[in-house]
Amino acid sequence: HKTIEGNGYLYPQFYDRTCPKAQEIVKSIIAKAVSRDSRMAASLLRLHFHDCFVKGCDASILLDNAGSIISEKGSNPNRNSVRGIEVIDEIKSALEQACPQTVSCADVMALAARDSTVIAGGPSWVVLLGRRDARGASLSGSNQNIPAPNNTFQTIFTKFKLKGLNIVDLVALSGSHTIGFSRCTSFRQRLYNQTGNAKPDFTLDQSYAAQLRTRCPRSGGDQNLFSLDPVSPFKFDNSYFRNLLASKGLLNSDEVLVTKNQESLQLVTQYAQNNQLFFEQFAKSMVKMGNITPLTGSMGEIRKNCRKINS
Ligand code: HEM
Ligand SMILES: [Ca+2]
Ligand SMILES: [Ca+2]
Repeated sequence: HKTIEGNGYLYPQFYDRTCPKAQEIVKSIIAKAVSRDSRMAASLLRLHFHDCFVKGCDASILLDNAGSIISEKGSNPNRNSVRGIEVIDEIKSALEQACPQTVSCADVMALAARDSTVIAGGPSWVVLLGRRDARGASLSGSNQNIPAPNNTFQTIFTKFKLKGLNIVDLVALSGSHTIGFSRCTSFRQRLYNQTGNAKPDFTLDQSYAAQLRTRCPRSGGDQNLFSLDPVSPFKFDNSYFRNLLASKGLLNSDEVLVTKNQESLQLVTQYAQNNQLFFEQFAKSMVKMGNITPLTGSMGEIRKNCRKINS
């Protein structure tokens, strides 16, 4: 049974014979996409995370509404927020030209996350391959399993543990917020009414908070964008961790890493001091995240179009 269903293992050489140019194709389209839109690296990194936390890294996030499928794109974490799907489409169509029905959409996202990190100046790692694509999506899983920015430290940590990830992974992977942007709506509560008593979050640097309020008012401006790391929003570095120690983490979920748990505070401090240590751990944790319950062997399928299941 196991051999028919696949042994569950991914390996780097999976496409070496069947699509030797696969990695080259992905990399060149990512380079083009990021040169058009420098935020794209961040958006593609996040896409892989939002896929892997829902039913595993199986490209469930890419499916559009159709028949009995209710797209994950409409979930709270994804709606008006998830980006980069057109780039995955562009890569997939180039791959279909080169090697029809060979490279899964789930693997494309894993490669895109790595290449995006590298292009932004972050670490590289060897991407394990051989994931297959789901024949369904889970809107409820997307709403429940992906941590929300106003979740408590415990809730966020529990959501990571449910995916087999530990506190080291949580802190290192949160370092992704060294690039990319957040909408006002994702952190407004901190600026005006943190605990329901009409007071701001006093663990947020008050001059930074005042600056944020100018473009993130009490009401309106929901979609206004703010860099998660204002020091170097397009550079993948450890500046995110230094911001946290200066009480300048943008999201509540960033801030709790330094205020609610000793072990995570210690990790933040280490990564703030040692970029190399952060890079090495980030790479390891990305491989671990990419290994969340993949479909392998004859499970699932290789989609022709990442937005829909094969008919
Ligand atoms: C620890 C729990 C996490 C929470 C609560 C969280 C939450 C968020 C939120 C609220 C945003 C802004 C979305 C918006 O307003 O449109 C965001 C952006 C982002 N997140 Fe996270 N995140 C977490 C972990 C991660 C992880 C593990 C990764 C990647 C491995 C990641 C990568 C990103 C990136 C790169 C962006 C910027 C995306 C862009 O500019 O398009 N996040 N995150
Ligand atoms: Ca998924
Ligand atoms: Ca940065």
